[in-house]
Amino acid sequence: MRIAVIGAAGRMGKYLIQATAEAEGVTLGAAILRPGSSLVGADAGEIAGVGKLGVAAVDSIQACAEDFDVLIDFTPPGLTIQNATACAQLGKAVVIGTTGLSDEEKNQLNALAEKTSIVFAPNMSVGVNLTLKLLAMAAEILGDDYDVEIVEAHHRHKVDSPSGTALRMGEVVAEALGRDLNECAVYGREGKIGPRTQKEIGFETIRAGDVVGDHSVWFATEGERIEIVHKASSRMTFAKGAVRAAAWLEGKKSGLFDMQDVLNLK
Ligand SMILES: NC(=O)C1=CN([C@@H]2O[C@H](COP(=O)(O)OP(=O)(O)OC[C@H]3O[C@@H](n4cnc5c(N)ncnc54)[C@H](OP(=O)(O)O)[C@@H]3O)[C@@H](O)[C@H]2O)C=CC1
Ligand SMILES: O=C(O)C1=N[C@H](C(=O)O)C[C@H](O)C1
Repeated sequence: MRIAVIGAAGRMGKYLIQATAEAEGVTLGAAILRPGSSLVGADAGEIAGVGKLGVAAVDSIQACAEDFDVLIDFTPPGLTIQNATACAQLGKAVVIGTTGLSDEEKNQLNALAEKTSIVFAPNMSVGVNLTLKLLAMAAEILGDDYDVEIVEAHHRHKVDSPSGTALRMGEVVAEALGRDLNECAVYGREGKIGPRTQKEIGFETIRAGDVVGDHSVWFATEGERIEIVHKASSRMTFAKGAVRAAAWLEGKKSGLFDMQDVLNLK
């Protein structure tokens, strides 16, 4: 599979270029930058800080349409939808790591997945995807007597809250407990909030410094507390997962998948 990375100079973009260059069975076909970027024409490997790779960065999907089979996209939500629409028209597969999509944008991806194959996941790391399984198991065993609280911490540049991973963790726990997250989620408590209700699932957000991504899920009752914790220490773990997802899409004509499909965890 020939991979194109869009948002190539971004925090994730650079790791995605490196991970693609280092992976077996895939090649870097293209690197795409914001139109007008001063880096257009520069070597993708040099943008990523890994030395020349022989791929000159371009400023649009159309400019490299002949050079790739699957696009990896970690960009803002509105742009992600535009990119996925272009890929569906061109018959290209897409791996999407972008978080913070609205329900309407998620519906748009669902519709696009009838025309092309898409992996869409808020966290591409193996560790987080295993953690999702552990959370479902914990919630099923512990049941309603344990209060569930989800705490996430990320770097100061992150623009969405709670993180996509925290929300997915909430969805997994809510489903295992027979709840609808839309009805039981409580975000960022403040003021005279009164006692906790039994079935709420709380979310707390920390934004500080250069934290790559920490998630902690509490199951707490009278007398004990379990914490299931995942800490990412390098963005390379997300990049490797995204490249694995891109390779996994080979031969898949259409459909919306997530990392649980890629890792065979369903
Ligand atoms: N699923 C997962 O495993 C993970 C998901 N994420 C998610 O990925 C997303 C990106 O995160 P991160 O890399 O930290 O963010 P960055 O802001 O570093 O990267 C976003 C990239 O998108 C580019 N971009 C923005 N607007 C445009 C535009 N109009 N045209 C072309 N390119 C554009 C930016 O270009 P420029 O550099 O010119 O501004 C930048 O390169 C977030 O939603 C984050 O939550 C992050 C890590 C892991
Ligand atoms: O923005 C980030 O950095 C990250 N975003 C993802 C999320 O919102 O869950 C995944 C990871 O934790 C890093």
